[in-house]
Amino acid sequence: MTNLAVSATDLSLSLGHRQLFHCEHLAIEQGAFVGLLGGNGVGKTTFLRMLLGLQKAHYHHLDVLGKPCNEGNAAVSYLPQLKAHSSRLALCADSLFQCWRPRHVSRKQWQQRIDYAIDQVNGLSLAKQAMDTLSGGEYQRLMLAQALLNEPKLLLLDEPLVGLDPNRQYRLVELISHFQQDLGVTVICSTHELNPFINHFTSVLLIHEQLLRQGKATELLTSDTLSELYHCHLHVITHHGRQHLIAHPDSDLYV
Ligand SMILES: Nc1ncnc2c1ncn2[C@@H]1O[C@H](COP(=O)(O)OP(=O)(O)OP(=O)(O)O)[C@@H](O)[C@H]1O
Repeated sequence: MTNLAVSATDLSLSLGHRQLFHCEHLAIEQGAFVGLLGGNGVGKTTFLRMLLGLQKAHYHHLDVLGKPCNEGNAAVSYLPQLKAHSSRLALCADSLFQCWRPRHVSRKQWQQRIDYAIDQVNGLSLAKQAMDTLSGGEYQRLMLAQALLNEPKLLLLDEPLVGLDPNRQYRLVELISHFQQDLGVTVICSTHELNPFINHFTSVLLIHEQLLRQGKATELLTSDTLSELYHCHLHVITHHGRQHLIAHPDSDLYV
């Protein structure tokens, strides 16, 4: 039995004639909280879609939760990037989630899962409100509940903090951290909002100059590595025992 949530060798991801990145060797341990980082357009969303079996890639092998990736896997959940059109849903979450009941799960069991997932995101008061009337942050919490319905072992999150105020950003990260630490869910999270996550990631995937690189958070979340990744001066500082990222965008050293 493998203890890897994702493993790959000689992996290349392209769109049309454009190569997004190559990676010799990838091994994400089960239970990890992985930050997926890189500038705009480097291929983070495409990488997550590949793990869902929605995007073709070239590889020697690519397994997700011990199964070939192209077969798909019901134990993988996905929270897509919030885009303006995502919220045009007149249904409330409670009704919407009931539409997604798998055939092998009874109505009663499914309702229990819905109640549990909504409770986990503290969304009880929102679940009967039409989705298209929710604020961005409320909508995002319920979409996170949706991602929990199938009791995932691997949770793929694409910029989950977009549109959230600072307080809700930190609260959502605590919630995701709870799924990872207490429920043992492996989390891979693409984000440009580093501060709320920087003390939680256990490992990091960096996409830079068409290479996908993996390392421990302590090794890669450094001032030098992040400055090179985003082409601007960034400083990782420690304050009251916690790390913080500070930007100096007016510097002319990285252009
Ligand atoms: N269906 C498609 N056809 C052609 N090009 C695409 C397609 N989908 C995405 N791309 C391009 O592939 C590149 C990678 O896109 P992707 O959405 O994976 O980037 P990203 O790293 O998630 O970016 P961001 O941080 O801006 O969300 C982008 O340049 C994008 O324009």
